[in-house]
Amino acid sequence: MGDIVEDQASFYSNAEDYWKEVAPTVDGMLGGYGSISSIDINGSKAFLKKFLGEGEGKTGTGCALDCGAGIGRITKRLLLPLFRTVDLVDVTKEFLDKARSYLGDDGKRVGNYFCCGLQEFVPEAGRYDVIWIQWVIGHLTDDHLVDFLQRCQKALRPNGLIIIKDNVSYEGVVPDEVDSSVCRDLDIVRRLVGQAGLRIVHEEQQLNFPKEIYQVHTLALR
Ligand SMILES: C[S@@+](CC[C@H](N)C(=O)[O-])C[C@H]1O[C@@H](n2cnc3c(N)ncnc32)[C@H](O)[C@@H]1O
Repeated sequence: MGDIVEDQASFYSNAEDYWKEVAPTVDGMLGGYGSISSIDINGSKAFLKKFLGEGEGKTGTGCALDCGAGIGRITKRLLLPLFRTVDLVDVTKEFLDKARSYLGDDGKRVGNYFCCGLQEFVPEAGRYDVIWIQWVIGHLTDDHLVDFLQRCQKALRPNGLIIIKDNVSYEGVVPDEVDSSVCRDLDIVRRLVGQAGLRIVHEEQQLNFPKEIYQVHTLALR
């Protein structure tokens, strides 16, 4: 990531410019792979349900945060059905504007729409049962990712969980010049999570995605 850190300002501004031009649709959120959204959501639901509930050590269902939420694809089909309140944060204002209509009636249970880059965002301490971070960590530098994860940890309620679901490369850091992001391998992601002082409590690979795309892994952290 050396070169990127040297030109951090354009790493972020190029990404912002890229996303501003993307259609505020499910297909836009998924780079043309809108058709995999249901498989993704169903996999996430099964993953998350392992942790939610009433008993000792279970994660509560009061409030979730959707990070890099876009138009709220995940909020609509995964988080609002499971949590009483959901907050969204994204750097692209146009997507959050779209979310207000896209989420429909259940959108009334959205607490906050935060228009902010995750590199600057400070989630409220002790507010969230689950912080969901999907397909966005590649837009943060290593240092910013570690710092953000540390702020997320402070923002958890007791038994809360941070979930990272993202593409992983076969080896090393693969830059994407088009959307100004990087794809890291799983060992690098695990190392950054460790640097943030977080423990991986569960990890799975998302199955049944098209063969030509990156492998997608889900990590539960606390
Ligand atoms: C691939 S889309 C994924 C959207 C959503 N997580 C989903 O899975 O449907 C990436 C999202 O990250 C947002 N994004 C890009 N850079 C960001 C940053 N630095 N901080 C917050 N959001 C960012 C984009 O605006 C876009 O909505």
